[in-house]
Amino acid sequence: MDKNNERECNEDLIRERRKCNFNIEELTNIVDGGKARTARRREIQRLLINDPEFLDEIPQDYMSHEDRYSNELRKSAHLMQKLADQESGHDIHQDIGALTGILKDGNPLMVHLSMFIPAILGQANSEQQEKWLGRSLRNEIIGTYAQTELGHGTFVRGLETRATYDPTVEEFVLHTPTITATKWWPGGLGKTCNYCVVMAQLYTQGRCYGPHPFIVQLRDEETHRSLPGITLGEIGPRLGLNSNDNGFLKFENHRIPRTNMLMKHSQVLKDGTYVKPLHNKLSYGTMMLVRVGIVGACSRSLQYAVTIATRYSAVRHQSEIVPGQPEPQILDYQTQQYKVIPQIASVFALIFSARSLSKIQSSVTAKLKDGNTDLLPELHSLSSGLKALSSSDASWGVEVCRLACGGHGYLASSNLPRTYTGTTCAITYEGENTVLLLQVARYLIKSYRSIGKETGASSVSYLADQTSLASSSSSFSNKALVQAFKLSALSLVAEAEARLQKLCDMGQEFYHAWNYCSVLLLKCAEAHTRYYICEKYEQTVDSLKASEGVKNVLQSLCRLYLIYHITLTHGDFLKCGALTPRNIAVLEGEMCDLLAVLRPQAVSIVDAFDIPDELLGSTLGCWDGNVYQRLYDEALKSPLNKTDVPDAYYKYLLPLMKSSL
Ligand SMILES: CCCCCCCCCC/C=C\CCCCCCCC(=O)SCCNC(=O)CCNC(=O)[C@H](O)C(C)(C)COP(=O)(O)OP(=O)(O)OC[C@H]1O[C@@H](n2cnc3c(N)ncnc32)[C@H](O)[C@@H]1OP(=O)(O)O
Ligand SMILES: Cc1cc2nc3c(=O)[nH]c(=O)nc-3n(C[C@H](O)[C@H](O)[C@H](O)COP(=O)(O)OP(=O)(O)OC[C@H]3O[C@@H](n4cnc5c(N)ncnc54)[C@H](O)[C@@H]3O)c2cc1C
Repeated sequence: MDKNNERECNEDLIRERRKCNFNIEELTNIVDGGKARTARRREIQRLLINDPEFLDEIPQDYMSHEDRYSNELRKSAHLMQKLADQESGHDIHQDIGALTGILKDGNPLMVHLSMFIPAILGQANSEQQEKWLGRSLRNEIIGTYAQTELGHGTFVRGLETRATYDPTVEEFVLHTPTITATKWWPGGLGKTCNYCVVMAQLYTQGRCYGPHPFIVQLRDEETHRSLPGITLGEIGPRLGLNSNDNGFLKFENHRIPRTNMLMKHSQVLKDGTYVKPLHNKLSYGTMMLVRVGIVGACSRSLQYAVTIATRYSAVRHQSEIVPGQPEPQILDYQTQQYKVIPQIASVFALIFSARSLSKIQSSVTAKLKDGNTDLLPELHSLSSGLKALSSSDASWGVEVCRLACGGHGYLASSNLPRTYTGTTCAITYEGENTVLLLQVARYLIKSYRSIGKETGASSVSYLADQTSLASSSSSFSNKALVQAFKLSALSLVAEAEARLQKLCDMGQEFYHAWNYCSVLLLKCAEAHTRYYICEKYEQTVDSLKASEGVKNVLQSLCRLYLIYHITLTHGDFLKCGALTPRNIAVLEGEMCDLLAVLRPQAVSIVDAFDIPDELLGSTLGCWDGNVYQRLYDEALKSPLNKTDVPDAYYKYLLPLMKSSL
């Protein structure tokens, strides 16, 4: 699509784009993280879009389960080949975002890229990396991360798969003792992978040392047949991501060499002696790494959904505002703006928090290299909280965008249903959100109770600022609103801690008291993480070196985000005195003003996300706004339209209709 050719474009969209009062390319660079990144992303996307191998012969929704898998595997393999052919030697993980949309319903190689390789990097010692890293990066071996079992996903300590060390032959014996110990869910495990990292309970010298990672060959490298002692398969259709061949796996006393235990952090020596790690949760490192990546992935899903909903809302006309006047664009309804524009604001909140989290992760990783694990709990808490809020915000945001598109949003060809199923899975995988938020709460209560002790953990340092509990501000600057978030989080933590203490004082065991307070604890964790997101949003926009136009747009989006979230949880702000009922009413009024200010810029802001039509894959969201023709053309692709009268008519309907004669 030639974006300079207005003749092919819907007139509403032309008018919307003429209202733009900021530099779109500059905003695109901010979204990508710099000019060079924009250029790189575009180069990759061009490479993919111009390659006919990525086209589907028929829409995936009309394919069988096997054909879907086979078709996506074909494209995934081609994608890996293509990226490997690139001479720049770039880090593929830096560019993972550029690939969004090229594969339509899950990528059978995704867990190889996002977990198997990172597990080798993070858990294997140098000799082991020498053996497996190069081969996995060159895709000579394809792996997955097999942790979850039928009986346990959340409670990693409850895993039942055993790895028992046999010092006589220096081997581990992997065994699945019960049906509930069957590995269940790993992406690509069913049919694609020939290797995997298995999390199993380590037994040596008669003692259990808890879950540890082991690398295991699953299939013969020549025939791809599963090895003796290993039972493998696919778990069946899911809500979405149906090309991912999520699998099951059982071991029958399957032996692997001692050196297949990933030994960067803990070891089992030849005689069976266990050498413990610097920190006993280092074996959970792969999960933490991926949680960080998920925050960025969620922002991308939301960019897709909000691009579709905004463009469609500009093209679609319905009903009337002024009686008797022409039907307005639905984007002119304030309620429609309230659906769509806060989701645009949310995209930037997620982008900026993802970047901040990534920086923290790099510095914690650097410290870990020097044997310093002090900030691991801080990273665990932040990555858990942000993974949880980003996945639930993005999933809800995508669903709101679908609802904003009315009936057409329910059509597969809008690409909103698939965007939703591809996002909501992140609420569950890589640590179910409630469970992760309770981990954040645990950290908050612990930090609150150790006020005064210097831990170096900056995300919770505000908990020591008890004076702010007494002072509510009457100013409404963005900074003041962020302070209100801080006050609300602090006050919820103080309340939860007091409630826990009271129950314990009354004789309850701490863990019962914890369960009894867990709804409140969940709120604490959400409020704390929301405060973190708001603070990063405000600071990033405030310190941004940008043109006035771009800065104004981002300031308005940031303010909208702050006010929107205050109004969603206003009870918490009132309860702690951070804001008065009058303040809330004023802010609600201002939110509507902001919607009106941002409305004329909405199409241009989503244009700045710069998602090519071929990747957006939506009849409703295309750049030219030619929605109705596209909907009609897509409908014609239904196999039911191949004949006027389907066979099923003769088989079932005709007998029914004639049976009463
Ligand atoms: C160069 C390569 C870069 C590549 C990057 C790629 C990124 C790309 C992103 C792409 C995006 C999307 C693709 C994603 C595809 C993913 C598919 C899905 C894969 C999976 O789902 S894998 C399975 C995931 N499973 C889980 O997450 C299980 C969740 N459960 C847990 O994590 C744990 O069981 C727990 C809930 C944390 C509890 O653990 P445990 O019972 O052992 O601990 P306690 O509650 O008793 O707490 C004890 C103590 O330990 C602290 N702690 C717990 N975890 C950690 C940790 N990870 N780090 C540090 N500390 C931890 C806890 O806070 C307690 O501390 P305290 O005693 O209070 O001081
Ligand atoms: C699409 C998809 C892909 C996946 N890919 C992989 C993969 O590649 N590798 C892999 O190993 N796994 C994978 N998984 C599994 C995933 O990691 C688990 O499903 C997830 O960790 C949740 O665990 P669970 O299913 O046991 O849920 P459960 O823990 O049984 O959760 C059920 C309910 O119980 C609640 N609950 C559980 N424990 C607590 C608690 N302590 N406190 C309060 N409430 C609690 C939860 O909040 C939830 O409401 C995948 C899952 C999905 C959906």
